[in-house]
Amino acid sequence: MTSSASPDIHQLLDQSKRNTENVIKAAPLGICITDPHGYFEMVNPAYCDFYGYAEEELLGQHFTMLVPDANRETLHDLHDSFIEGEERHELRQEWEVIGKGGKTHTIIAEAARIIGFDGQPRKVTFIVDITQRKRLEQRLQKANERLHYLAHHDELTGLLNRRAGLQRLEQELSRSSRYGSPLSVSMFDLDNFKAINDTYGHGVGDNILQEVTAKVNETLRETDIQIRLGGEEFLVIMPEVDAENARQAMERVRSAVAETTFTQRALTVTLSAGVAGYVEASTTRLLDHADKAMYQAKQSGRNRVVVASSM
Ligand SMILES: Nc1nc2c(ncn2[C@@H]2O[C@H](COP(=O)(O)OP(=O)(O)OP(=O)(O)O)[C@@H](O)[C@H]2O)c(=O)[nH]1
Repeated sequence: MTSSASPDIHQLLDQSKRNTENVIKAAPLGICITDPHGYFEMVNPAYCDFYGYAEEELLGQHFTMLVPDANRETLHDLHDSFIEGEERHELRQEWEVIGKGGKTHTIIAEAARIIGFDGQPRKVTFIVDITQRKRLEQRLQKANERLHYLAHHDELTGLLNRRAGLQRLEQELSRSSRYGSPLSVSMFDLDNFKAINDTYGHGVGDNILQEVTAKVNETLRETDIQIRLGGEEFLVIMPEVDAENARQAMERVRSAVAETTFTQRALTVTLSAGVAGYVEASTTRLLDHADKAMYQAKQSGRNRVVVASSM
């Protein structure tokens, strides 16, 4: 090995510099350098492509031109404090940004502080586009929320379904027994609903179920909870309400429903309700009492409210 055979160190340094430049140009992630005041000093092709601007449209501009109005001040301040600070790296963060033409994207940005040719600090920012991933995440989140909703609600009426409703009753019962506060439930069922379905069809029956649900909710208190147990059978949980007041509330519900006409056909429908006040911490017993009272309401002519304790 002779020194004359190896390339000159200056040549090597020059090659290394050019290689570095080429690597930055070829990098699949967007890279930019901003001066101490936040103006673009370098943008690589991936950065330009991502935002849809030509290099000359970005150089000399303030980086906040790519930031939505709402975040502009925050990011401006972050840039300044990073430049002035001691940290050499800025942690990865997710941001909303705006490309040419106003298109918004989500990026992950990570930054490093370097010292420029003039001895002043510069910020190098590396960005990765995660717009697609973000959209997918949002879609998944929506789908999960929908699944969660469907698992707990009845689709036709939007009420809590049987399973979620009974869980809620358990919670309300244990709260009642802990604080010794009253609690009542009412089970109600629409009268002769089969005849409505048979005469007007299932679709009309469905509409009536929806409209009756709305009427009942409108008549009850905000704190009362209406549940669809199944078919045309419902349950109302009335926290902090004793049996007599629950009877009065259900009497109001009964008459409101009986006096209303439903659907465009102006149909009438009545309900029979059983009311039971909380006696002991057992969901089954409470429901059993309310069910028996409802049965009695049906037996004694329908369109009425019967209280279990009065049986
Ligand atoms: N449209 C519609 N009908 C339903 C739904 N769920 C249950 N039903 C109907 O509700 C009717 C209930 O009938 P029954 O149990 O015989 O009671 P009923 O005719 O209301 O008579 P009583 O309860 O004794 O007053 C049946 O025709 C069911 O098909 C539903 O989601 N939509």
